[in-house]
Amino acid sequence: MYKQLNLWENGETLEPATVQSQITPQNLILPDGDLVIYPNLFDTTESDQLFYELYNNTHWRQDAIKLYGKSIPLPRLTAWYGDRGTSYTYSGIEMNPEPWTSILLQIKSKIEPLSNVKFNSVLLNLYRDGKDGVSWHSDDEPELGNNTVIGSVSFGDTRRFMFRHKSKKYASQEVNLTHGSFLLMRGTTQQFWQHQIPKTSKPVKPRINLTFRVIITST
Ligand SMILES: O=C(O)CCC(=O)C(=O)O
Ligand SMILES: [Fe+2]
Repeated sequence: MYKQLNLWENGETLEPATVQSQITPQNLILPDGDLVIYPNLFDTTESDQLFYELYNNTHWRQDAIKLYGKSIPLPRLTAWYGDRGTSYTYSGIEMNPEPWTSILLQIKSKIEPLSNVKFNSVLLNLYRDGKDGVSWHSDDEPELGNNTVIGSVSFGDTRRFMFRHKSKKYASQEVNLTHGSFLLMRGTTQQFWQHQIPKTSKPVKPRINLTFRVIITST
């Protein structure tokens, strides 16, 4: 039902040729959306190292949502880091960020020049195997404001990232998010589109995803 993306066009870059393959963006032409992907922003060696560090040193937590009075564990582990004062309510769970670590700041500094924003928080997800996933949603919580920018970095096994337009059903698409990839979602993407990482019965190894966000703070 979902076709693999084939609508990429190469973007332009001003970087030296040596690093060009890593930072050449592929823009996705989508109605009412603005998605850009850098398939290999982090090379394999760097990605292996970052995966290992994040897997072992993140304060992963098992959160649960309340549904009809029952507590249901999320099918993934999560963690929240960021500037002080950027608390965030996610699926009814209030998250208070832990302070930035050097590794998170290292990743953040690599994606910020490509994103044209300063991110002040990051939500990490650990998909332990194919039974973990995230169901259809938009990242449109009020703390993010309109036209929010979300910078999504992936390490570990490849998973399918699917997105569907809220009313233009024919426009559904999907892309594989690979080890070391960077996906930038901006403009009206969250207003008009939903996304998910489906569970899979295929054997998959763990995957870590980091969604860097700009939380609007009152101070
Ligand atoms: O794991 C991913 O690529 C997506 C995660 C996500 O959509 C979220 O945390 O809001
Ligand atoms: Fe999301």
